[in-house]
Amino acid sequence: MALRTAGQAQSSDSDSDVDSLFDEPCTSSLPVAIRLAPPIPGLFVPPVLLSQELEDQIMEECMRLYFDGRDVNQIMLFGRTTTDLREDIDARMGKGLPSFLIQLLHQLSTMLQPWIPCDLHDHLFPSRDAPPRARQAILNLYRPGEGISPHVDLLNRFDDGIIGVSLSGSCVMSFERVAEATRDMKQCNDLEDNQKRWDLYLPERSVLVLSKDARYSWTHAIPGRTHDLVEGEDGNQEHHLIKRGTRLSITFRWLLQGADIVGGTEG
Ligand SMILES: O=C(O)CCC(=O)C(=O)O
Ligand SMILES: [Fe+2]
Repeated sequence: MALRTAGQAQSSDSDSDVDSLFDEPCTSSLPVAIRLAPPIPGLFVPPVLLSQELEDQIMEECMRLYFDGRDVNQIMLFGRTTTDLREDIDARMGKGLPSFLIQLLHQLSTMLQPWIPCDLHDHLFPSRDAPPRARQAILNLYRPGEGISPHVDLLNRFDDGIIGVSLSGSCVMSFERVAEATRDMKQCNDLEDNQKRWDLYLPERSVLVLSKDARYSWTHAIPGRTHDLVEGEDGNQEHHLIKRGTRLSITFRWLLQGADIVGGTEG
């Protein structure tokens, strides 16, 4: 996969997942990631997590079906929503996707409901009378040190409204305003809104949604490294150095009309 990059090797002499900043000397080059969603319009990161039980089940199935013993780090799966009234509720999530992803979509629908606007929720989880759509699920497996270069998901292939799920491990996702959007924002005097880069910590079992500006006017990336520096919880000033484990991300996107032909390079 073109975008995946290996980070600089960084040795660790600690076994714990969360280490005090003061035990680890090499942190000066790391940005301090925030824990709450930054004020990027259309970015939603609800302060709730997927269930441990579902995570365990998905990890077990994904490793067994796709990754164990294979030199593979990416799998693309496709489903199609259907309006056929004889079909059960699962078909509205994306018929053709494996059942553990359908289950995940059901849990996402419930979990996201209170945290995203209604029209976005209706777009991500269409009602029975909505026209059928093709949905892609992309599974990316990152080992410690690996990341993904800054990019905007392909404009001519994917629609607005992207869901990203982090399983088994955490990471930091960096958002940078794309150049044209930065020019447009020159008028804006609000210092916080004018910020061009945000580093956001994505814990295991967290979910994010990219829409509008967050999908089109900001790049997202995962810097390839073995540790992330993260602000303390509850406004605590002490930063934590968090060691990355193996992370599986699952990204759901709608294919644009006519783009539901498999092939080519992903973006
Ligand atoms: O792994 C992630 O969370 C991000 C994946 C991504 O940005 C992509 O596949 O386009
Ligand atoms: Fe992406």
